[in-house]
Amino acid sequence: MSHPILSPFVEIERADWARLAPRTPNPLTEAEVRRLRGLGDRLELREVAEVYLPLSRLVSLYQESAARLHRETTAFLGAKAEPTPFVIGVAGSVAVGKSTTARLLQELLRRWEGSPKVDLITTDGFLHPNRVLEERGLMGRKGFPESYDRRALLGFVSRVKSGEAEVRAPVYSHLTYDILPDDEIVVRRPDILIVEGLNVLQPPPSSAHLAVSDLFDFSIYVDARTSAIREWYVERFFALKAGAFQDPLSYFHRFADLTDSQARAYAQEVWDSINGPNLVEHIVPTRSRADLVLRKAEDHTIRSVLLRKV
Ligand SMILES: Nc1ncnc2c1ncn2[C@@H]1O[C@H](COP(=O)(O)OP(=O)(O)O)[C@@H](O)[C@H]1O
Ligand SMILES: CC(C)(COP(=O)(O)O)[C@@H](O)C(=O)NCCC(=O)O
Repeated sequence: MSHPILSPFVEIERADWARLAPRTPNPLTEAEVRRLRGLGDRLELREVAEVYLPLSRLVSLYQESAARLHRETTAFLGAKAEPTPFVIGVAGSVAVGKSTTARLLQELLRRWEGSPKVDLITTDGFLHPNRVLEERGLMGRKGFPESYDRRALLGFVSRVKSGEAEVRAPVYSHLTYDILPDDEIVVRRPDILIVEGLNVLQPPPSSAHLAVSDLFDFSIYVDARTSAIREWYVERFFALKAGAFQDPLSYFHRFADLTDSQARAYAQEVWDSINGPNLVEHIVPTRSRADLVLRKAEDHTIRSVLLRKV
């Protein structure tokens, strides 16, 4: 007799999750929510109150518990407790809305007791520069695990986690479609570090190696049906065509004047040859490694929350 594989998660429907909303007033204004909302996302104040406030409360519970365990363990060992940053991973497909989730979480966590310092980095800064991707024949594989300098990303997060005073990360530009050679982000001993990117939940290449996910204290996977994400990607391409691509400095400026049907065909082609295969082959298989999954409906709202059984 075959046994069904047990899910590692309990699924909490949206209405039940919303009931967990702490009785604190929504700390964000309409204007702040608009600023945090990514292109194509339809984030509303109600979504913040019903989904993200309980989420940020849950994350801060995990953080308090990790800090307590750290303090008690170091006291047990007779060592001096140096607080270490709590590291949160946010994973999911291109165009699923990871950056909105990560920015919102950053703002909400900053507003919890003690006003923790919350920094956010995106893993696109650790993509190899186009020059290297071209040399390796990887320009059509941007976002696949091999397109990143995974060792540098792991080194960065390890150094932040070990409490280094200043740790620097490279910066990627969607405008130039490349790493900015003269730019960097400096992270200075945050209480919480959010690491957002497609591949942050990848397992290590072998059991002898570490992956960045080994350093996460909590991880979130933003999920939706692949067909819905493909449509969101195409819609966003249209919004970018009317906006960012109009800038003559944009790498995509040449697409600014495509007709609607040419633009749709081009966006679908990029999805079907790069982002779709990456989602199916590399990103979806990491979903079960997350501590929490936010499952979105076709209209971008969160339909349910899956929480790892503790
Ligand atoms: N070609 C582009 N030009 C300008 N901005 C872009 C471009 N592609 C994506 N972006 C922006 O980059 C951010 C990250 O996008 P993405 O990696 O697809 O993650 P997600 O949609 O899950 O946040 C989004 O805010 C998106 O609007
Ligand atoms: C820059 C990205 C790889 C995302 O990187 P992330 O920050 O998630 O590591 C992605 O948004 C991207 O540009 N993919 C290339 C294919 C495309 O243009 O959609």
